Amino acid sequence: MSIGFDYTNMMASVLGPERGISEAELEGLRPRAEAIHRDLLVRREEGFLPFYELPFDKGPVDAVLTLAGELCRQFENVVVLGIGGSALGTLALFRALCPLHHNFLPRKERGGGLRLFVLDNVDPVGVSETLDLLAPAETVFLVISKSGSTVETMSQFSIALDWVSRSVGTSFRDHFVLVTDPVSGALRKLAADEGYRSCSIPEGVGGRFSLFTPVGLLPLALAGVDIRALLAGAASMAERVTLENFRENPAYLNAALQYLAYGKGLRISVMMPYSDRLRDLADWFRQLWAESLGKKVDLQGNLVHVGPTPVKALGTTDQHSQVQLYMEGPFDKVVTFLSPDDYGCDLAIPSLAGASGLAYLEGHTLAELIRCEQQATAVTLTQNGRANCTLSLPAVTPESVGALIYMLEIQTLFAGGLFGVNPLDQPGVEEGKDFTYALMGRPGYEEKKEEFSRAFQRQSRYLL
Ligand SMILES: O=P(O)(O)OC[C@H]1O[C@H](O)[C@H](O)[C@@H](O)[C@@H]1O
Repeated sequence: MSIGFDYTNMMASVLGPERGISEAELEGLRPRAEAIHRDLLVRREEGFLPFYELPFDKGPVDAVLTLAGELCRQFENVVVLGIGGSALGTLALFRALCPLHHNFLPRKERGGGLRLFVLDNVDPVGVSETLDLLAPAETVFLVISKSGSTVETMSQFSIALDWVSRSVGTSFRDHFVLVTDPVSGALRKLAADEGYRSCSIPEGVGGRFSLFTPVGLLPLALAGVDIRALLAGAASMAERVTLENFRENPAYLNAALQYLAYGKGLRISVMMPYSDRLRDLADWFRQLWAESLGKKVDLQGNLVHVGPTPVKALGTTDQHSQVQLYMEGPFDKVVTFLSPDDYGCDLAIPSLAGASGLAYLEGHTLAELIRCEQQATAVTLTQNGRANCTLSLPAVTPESVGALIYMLEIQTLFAGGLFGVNPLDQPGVEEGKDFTYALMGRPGYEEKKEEFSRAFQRQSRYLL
């Protein structure tokens, strides 16, 4: 599966030396790039980076498809209860690979797939409105949590359990599948003790790298997505993203460019799909880039406070919103366009009778228009000295998005090496959870609650 990568508009030959990247700067990274590559190889061989192997592991896929077949025979709706890495990949690929009106189509036209809903927040309005749409007897919930203890997911689970039990009685367990760590955590214990159906997230695969495990594969298979094709796409990328020469490896090269751009003050990394189907991929990538690279300390324990800030934009929509800032605001961004060569369908623009000055549109199509707008934005950004690059997919298919996701995962891992941080942890997120536990009365957090009260009293409040 070929993904195109055009990074000309990031180079010094186009942007000038201040914000553009020179050949010499790229070449200067070669020794570090080779060291990071060797380190990744060793860690992969030692089994510490199991997500590399996911596209090739047929066993879990067969198990997911068998379970999906069973559930499809029993239910009409599937609801994912999960957050962060347990939800964003599913949301992104559901949007990319199923039509917008999927949930409104008759079953046959969904390829036999279920209606899919993802609850990734604890806003009572969102949760109750979603449940109001569904009949408990026809609904299966996938409770997805690597840790098995995430407060949002566990709260949703309790509510869904109660909602289902009140309607179907003692058979309520059949309406839940727990997707969690193979050995540890509250969900795994519950699956063992109470006999819930369950799937395992392989050890060593963190949430934001888990799309190719049952975390993403099960809900997507239930919605009718061809998950074998998705994994085949990822596998087709594997050879290129493991090449030692970082100039020939698109994942390493993009990480290197982003890293060098960051060093020149371009600290905001905008992902801008020119495609409605790819729009939520930028949400998935935002978590991957932010949690993996945003760190207080480096691998040696030095205080560094490092990490590019990922931003989501959508073409053409954000040309009429954020692009003004990108063109004229601070020189602190790299824009990465995602662009399909083939949109899969097209609409001709007919003549608009009576409208003067619009005749030029007649005979063109929307695919032409969106493509022209992406190219026009790229060229204008470049003329304004703004770094940008384009990742292009032949079309939005399971194979192409599988390949893109795998590439971006390896890119993130390699970028962790360049920034000198651990891309697989998220200590800052854990820290922030403690006050929530304290406020919700979790035993052992009493001191944290007092600390919270003191800090809260210091905040000033304005009544408007
Ligand atoms: O899958 P879970 O263990 O429930 O975690 C869900 C999410 O929450 C955590 O706070 C982490 O920051 C994320 O990396 C993770 O994806």
